Amino acid sequence: MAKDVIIACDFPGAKETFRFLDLFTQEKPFLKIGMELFYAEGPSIVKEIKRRGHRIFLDLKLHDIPNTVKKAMSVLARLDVDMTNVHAAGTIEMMRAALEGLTRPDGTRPLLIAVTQLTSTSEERMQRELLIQAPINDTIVQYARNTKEAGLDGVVCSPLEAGMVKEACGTDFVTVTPGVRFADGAKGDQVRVTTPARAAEIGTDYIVVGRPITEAADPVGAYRRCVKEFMMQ
Ligand SMILES: O=C(O)c1cc(=O)[nH]c(=O)n1[C@@H]1O[C@H](COP(=O)(O)O)[C@@H](O)[C@H]1O
Repeated sequence: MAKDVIIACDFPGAKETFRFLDLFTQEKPFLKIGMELFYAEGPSIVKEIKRRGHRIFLDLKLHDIPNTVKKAMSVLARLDVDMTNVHAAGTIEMMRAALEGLTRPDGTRPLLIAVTQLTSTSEERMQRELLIQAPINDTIVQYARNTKEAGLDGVVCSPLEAGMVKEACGTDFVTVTPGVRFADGAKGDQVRVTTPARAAEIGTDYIVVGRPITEAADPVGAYRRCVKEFMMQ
């Protein structure tokens, strides 16, 4: 399984994105395009970033009735990204529909992963606001099992949960993990966080890092620090 750092390109538009990407003269980082950038620029931003030679995780977190998700995924399949996602809370039936929609006529498709519990969700809020009374880790493992049963490739969770997900679903089951902060960094709206080095020790496949890189005074230096901490473990 590939192990890599994915930069979350949470920018308002193409101009800011390319100003950021132009800083990287030596590396071609794996990039995540999320809702903000995709809603601002549409499919053209995916094509342009792909043309520059980056691998792309298109993070649109689909969550709707199975038929709608299937049709939307068949449109996203044409963008030829490397990875995309849905919410596991949409149920096994919805995830199966997503997989069907994403699979091209020749049988190929991007990696498809499912968000378990957002890394900004605390156990306390989940129980009090969403009335889910189970411990949050049990819900993450259950969502991961559902994701596997639906035939997807893996899940999004915090690196803190990657070990238990692998134990439940196997080492080949991919874990893509945001909620990463340097030991001396601000958490912001994230709740379930850890450092790149600890994420590597726990055994996650990919870490997703946004603001600690994009808002750093030296973004390339911050990216290299992440790669060093995560890949050198
Ligand atoms: O699916 C995601 O990528 C995602 C899931 C999740 O549970 N938590 C989470 O933070 N993300 C995304 O990962 C990125 C994290 O960014 P930073 O908090 O700036 O490092 C954001 O683009 C989020 O949309």
